[in-house]
Amino acid sequence: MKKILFIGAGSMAEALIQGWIKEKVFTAQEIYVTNRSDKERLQFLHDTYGVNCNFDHDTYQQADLIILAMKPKDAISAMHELKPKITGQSAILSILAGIAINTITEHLGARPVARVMPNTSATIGMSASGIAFNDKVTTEQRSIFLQLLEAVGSVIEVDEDQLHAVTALSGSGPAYIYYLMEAFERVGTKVGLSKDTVRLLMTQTLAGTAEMLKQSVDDPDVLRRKVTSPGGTTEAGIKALEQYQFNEAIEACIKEAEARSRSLANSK
Ligand SMILES: NC(=O)C1=CN([C@@H]2O[C@H](COP(=O)(O)OP(=O)(O)OC[C@H]3O[C@@H](n4cnc5c(N)ncnc54)[C@H](OP(=O)(O)O)[C@@H]3O)[C@@H](O)[C@H]2O)C=CC1
Ligand SMILES: O=C(O)[C@@H]1CCC=N1
Repeated sequence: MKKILFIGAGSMAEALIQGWIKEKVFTAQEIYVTNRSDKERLQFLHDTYGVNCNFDHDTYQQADLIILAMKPKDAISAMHELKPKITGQSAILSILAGIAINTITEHLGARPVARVMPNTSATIGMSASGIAFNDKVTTEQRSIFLQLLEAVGSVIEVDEDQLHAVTALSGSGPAYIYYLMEAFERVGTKVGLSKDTVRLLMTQTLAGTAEMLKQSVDDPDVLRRKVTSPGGTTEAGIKALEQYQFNEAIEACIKEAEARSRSLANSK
């Protein structure tokens, strides 16, 4: 039996726990979860998924895989607390935004580390994750790490530095889409539809559009032109987006998020 230890019990830990249990990657009995102080949260995770939230120090030493899942600002103190508890050669999977692999090995010693940027859609097996490894990761461990992320969606290996861009795009990406949906719902009701109707229409539109992009050989601009009849409704809508500087807004959004990822290592 494996021992998978989560340090941090927040939204992203829950998304992975849910995804891995659902996909039968690990059983609940193989998963151990701890946090800083929120006992109710641990009780909730135990009651909901059956994972272990009460365990002794041996678990730290026996863990096959330790997952760093606290906020970046808490990472240094969490690793400081963790270091004396782990003596074995446990591998590390870090989902911390912005924190370099070198920072992790500085604090936890030289050991295999996979730095991953998943997203919350791991909950339903639909994460888009980026991953980078240090040179302590063996070929066998590398394929195990990839399998873990494939079990909860798709995964692509990138240079470690590119993880900042991955974070800005697909790590934060679900929030941008939820924000867009909030706007569709708000405006949809202003033009006469119920919120439920807007939700139904636009979730299917998002899913259909994503599937078209996956299946088609055409670039998005070609597909967009097929929707845009001259003098029609789409043209009118896109003109308004351009007028309100849609492209500039998206560029600022991704660049700001990428820059924030780079500065998170120093965040308080
Ligand atoms: N949310 C997302 O969409 C994504 C998040 N990430 C990354 O995942 C990480 C976690 O994010 P998220 O789940 O949203 O964060 P949350 O704030 O939801 O959870 C953070 C968890 O860390 C725990 N924690 C804090 N300090 C310590 C400590 N010293 N020892 C043990 N546990 C500690 C907290 O415990 P307590 O509540 O008791 O303080 C809490 O359980 C972040 O680094 C983030 O960058 C990556 C991809 C997507
Ligand atoms: O907002 C954050 O910092 C984290 C990283 C990607 C998604 N959530």
